[in-house]
Amino acid sequence: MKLPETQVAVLEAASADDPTPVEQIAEETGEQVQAVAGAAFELEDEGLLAVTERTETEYALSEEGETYAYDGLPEHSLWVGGLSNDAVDEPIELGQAIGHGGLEDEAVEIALSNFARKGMGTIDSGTIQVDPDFDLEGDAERAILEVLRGEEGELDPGEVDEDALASLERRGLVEREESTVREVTLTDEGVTAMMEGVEVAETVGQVTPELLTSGEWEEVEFAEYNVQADAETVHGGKSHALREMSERVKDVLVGMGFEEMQGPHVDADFYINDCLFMPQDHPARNHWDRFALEEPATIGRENLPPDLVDRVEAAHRDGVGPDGEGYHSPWDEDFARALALRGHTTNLSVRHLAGLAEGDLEPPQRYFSIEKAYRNDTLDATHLLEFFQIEGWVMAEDLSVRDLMGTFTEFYEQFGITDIQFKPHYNPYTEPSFELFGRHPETGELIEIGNSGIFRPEMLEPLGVEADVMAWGLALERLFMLATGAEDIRDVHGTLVDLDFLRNEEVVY
Ligand SMILES: N[C@@H](Cc1ccccc1)C(=O)O
Repeated sequence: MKLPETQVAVLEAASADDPTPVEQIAEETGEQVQAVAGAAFELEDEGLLAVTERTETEYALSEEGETYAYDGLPEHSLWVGGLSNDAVDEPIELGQAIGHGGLEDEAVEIALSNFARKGMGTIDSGTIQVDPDFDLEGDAERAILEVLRGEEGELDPGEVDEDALASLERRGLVEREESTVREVTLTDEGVTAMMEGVEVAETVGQVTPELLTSGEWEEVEFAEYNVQADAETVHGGKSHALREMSERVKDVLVGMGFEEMQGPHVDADFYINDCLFMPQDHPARNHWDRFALEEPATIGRENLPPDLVDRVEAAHRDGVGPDGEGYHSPWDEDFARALALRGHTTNLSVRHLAGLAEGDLEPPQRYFSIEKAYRNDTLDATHLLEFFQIEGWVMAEDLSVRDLMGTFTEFYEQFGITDIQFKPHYNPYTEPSFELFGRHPETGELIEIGNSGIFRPEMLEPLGVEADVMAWGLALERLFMLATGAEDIRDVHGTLVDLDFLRNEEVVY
């Protein structure tokens, strides 16, 4: 007969005459108790083994019981203390007996009640008369405590005084513990099998079609799984940490009452710059940091709304209002029609402000976008050629710098960022303007996290907006760095990403 290894070991360790506890077999065979029990039940199914269960009761001293087992029971101490020096049958002061007996605190109470219960003498109006014939040695409670105190502290169930044991349990000196003991005995069939010879079946790691069709699977032993063994890490797909950050930002902004705006990545300079009251000779406009388009390089004249073009041109030349200044410099519509990858997402704000204004814009309004902006920067730990800008604006009557700062404080707090600083700045399209800085949690350095301000009338009037508008562009990557402690943005996106970082980065906000 072929059987799994553990079953063979159990059969060999079992006997036909004496029931053997499973624990003992485990110890002899070096198997786990669980494995031996499992094998025993399988062998029982095969009829080779009988498994019996019985409850075993064990007694042990409690902490208090242990003290009395060594120092004597309090009532015994009282009895000894109550023995008068002179005449054995004379009562003595109770206080004296307690003192002699070395009894203190709650032991006094315990001694008195048990002294009375066991009839060790009489206590009467402050005096105690011990019964000199009381047999301390013969006290069954004491005998039990002493057995349990010993090295082989096992009570022999046949010999033990049941009442005394029950009393000790009630007194909390002895604790009872019950356990189930499983024992195995070889059946006649088992004995026969052993005599005929039992072999260990080979171990199989995987079920194969052959094993199944041949029926051999019934004979073989399947290898056990070691669920604790190291396994190769499998990296499942997950959304990019920056994407998760962006989703979180969206949730926060929507929670703050903002609606999302979308718009073109490639746009006319008109929307990227001119509508923002950026002078056409502004360095950033023909600077190398702008990604111009080769084909098509411009859009047709018909693609820009003529009224808007006229109003923007007038603002550039002469400013707005009766005291308007403007730039008094030439303004060329062809220049405004040049196409480029947007260097900021403020073109979206412009388009939305202009479009909404046409539809009779009523404050308050709140809009945001989290979209890519493109700049021909020099790559370093904090700059990429493209980045995600968190653009946003609020239109309302009478906005102040306080509103702007309050909005940022509320926004960054959601990401646990409380140390933000504002630095006065200059943008052609906002007045006042502020750059925002945050402290990097790892390096402690202040890093720029955004730019903001209140749009100038020179920008808003041509768009047809009458209320105040505060606006900003924040870098998602910089927020990410502050929130996660990432030190180099190139680890996070671009061509040099650190896959390990991204795999292991749990973005917790
Ligand atoms: N466009 C600005 C951000 C900004 C938007 C709106 C108002 C003020 C500032 C930038 O890219 O830095």
